[in-house]
Amino acid sequence: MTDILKVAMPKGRIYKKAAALFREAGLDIPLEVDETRKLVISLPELNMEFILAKPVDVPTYVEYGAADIGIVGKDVLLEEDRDIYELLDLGIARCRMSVIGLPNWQPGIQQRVATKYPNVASRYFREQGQQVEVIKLNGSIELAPLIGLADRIVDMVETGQTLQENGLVEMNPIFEITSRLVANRVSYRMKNGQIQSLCDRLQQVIGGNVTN
Ligand SMILES: Nc1ncnc2c1ncn2[C@@H]1O[C@H](COP(=O)(O)OP(=O)(O)OP(=O)(O)O)[C@@H](O)[C@H]1O
Ligand SMILES: O=P(O)(O)OC[C@H]1O[C@H](OP(=O)(O)OP(=O)(O)O)[C@H](O)[C@@H]1O
Repeated sequence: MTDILKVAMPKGRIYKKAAALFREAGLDIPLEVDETRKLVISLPELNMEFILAKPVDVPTYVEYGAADIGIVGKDVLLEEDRDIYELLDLGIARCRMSVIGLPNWQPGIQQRVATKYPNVASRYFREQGQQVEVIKLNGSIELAPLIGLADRIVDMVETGQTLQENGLVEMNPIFEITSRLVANRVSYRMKNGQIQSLCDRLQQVIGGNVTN
């Protein structure tokens, strides 16, 4: 009898895409969880337990071993810098992290950048040799340049609709984002058979499934 494999799943926009992938790989997990307040889904027939976490917290659960593996956006991994293994690019929830501003933006003496990703933004501007003050926000980032909190923002662009509706322009794409399968370092050794077999099944599905 093998141990239960605990999987941290991000609630919200990634969940459904990740669940669809698991189902294609033959693991019959629920496709929708929006209706439920239940945070742990046990699937004894698969020897698995799914934990529904806030996306940004997934690496924390995995690093501490509360979950053996998890699914999380590359944006969160780059921001959080946790001591975990990145096993697989799942190719889902594709978007990009970009520098965004008003169309008439000119570099001023004091430059401010608002973002949900202060570590990523600070690193990027340091590498560019630009001195900026980074301001952390938790959502509606596009508001910042519109109302004069910041000159520019670093945020996610997917369809471009948010930028368009707020009269903003994408100035510099920084990197492409997709969701990744990550693992706790100890679990990866202790539950290697289970994790590897899941990776193989997912790999077979994403082999022929490149878009989100
Ligand atoms: N348009 C998008 N905007 C932001 N993130 C996106 C987008 N498309 C895909 N993603 C990916 O989805 C992940 C989760 O998105 P987000 O942080 O907005 O959480 P959420 O699904 O809205 O849930 P919550 O608001 O509870 O944190 C991001 O970390 C990113 O990898
Ligand atoms: O290019 P688009 O398709 O318009 O997607 C990009 C938008 O989606 C995200 O916001 P989210 O919906 O997570 O809301 P938030 O403002 O709470 O971060 C992101 O922060 C952008 O604002």
